[in-house]
Amino acid sequence: MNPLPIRMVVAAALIDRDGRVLLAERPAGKHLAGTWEFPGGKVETGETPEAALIRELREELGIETEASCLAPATFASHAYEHFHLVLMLYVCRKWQGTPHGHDGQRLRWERVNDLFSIDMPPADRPLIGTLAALI
Ligand SMILES: Nc1nc2c([nH]c(=O)n2[C@@H]2O[C@H](COP(=O)(O)OP(=O)(O)OP(=O)(O)O)[C@@H](O)[C@H]2O)c(=O)[nH]1
Repeated sequence: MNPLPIRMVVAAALIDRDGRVLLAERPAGKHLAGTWEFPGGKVETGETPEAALIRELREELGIETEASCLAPATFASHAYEHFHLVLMLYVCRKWQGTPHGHDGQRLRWERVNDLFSIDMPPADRPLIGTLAALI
């Protein structure tokens, strides 16, 4: 039996009109602080992944989207020291509003091929190749 608690997380690769992807910096004091992640967060009990992602994008970035704009892209299954992460990554090209880091986190738009050289969480690295092939 796997001894680690499972953490279900949803995240979005938001793609702008120039084909760039939005990354958010993980805040100081948090797990993997300073790395650049796809915006998202934990799925709460009883919540669908899509509802969780819509909620997280609203809370974190102040943007609105809907389930029909979230295309499942790929996922990661990664053992961190204290939990096992299942990270579901969606591609989203359509939303309302301009993303702002609502908790003060820095944001950056990057070309997908440049993600390989950015300090992202270890679980994310295997996702980049698949994402690059999709967009
Ligand atoms: N949103 C997001 N989280 C990721 C990515 N990659 C990755 O390993 N994670 C991990 O997935 C977890 C996301 O949970 P979270 O954002 O809700 O939780 P948190 O650590 O910020 O803190 P919290 O427990 O205070 O809410 C974190 O442990 C984070 O390190 C990613 O690309 N996006």
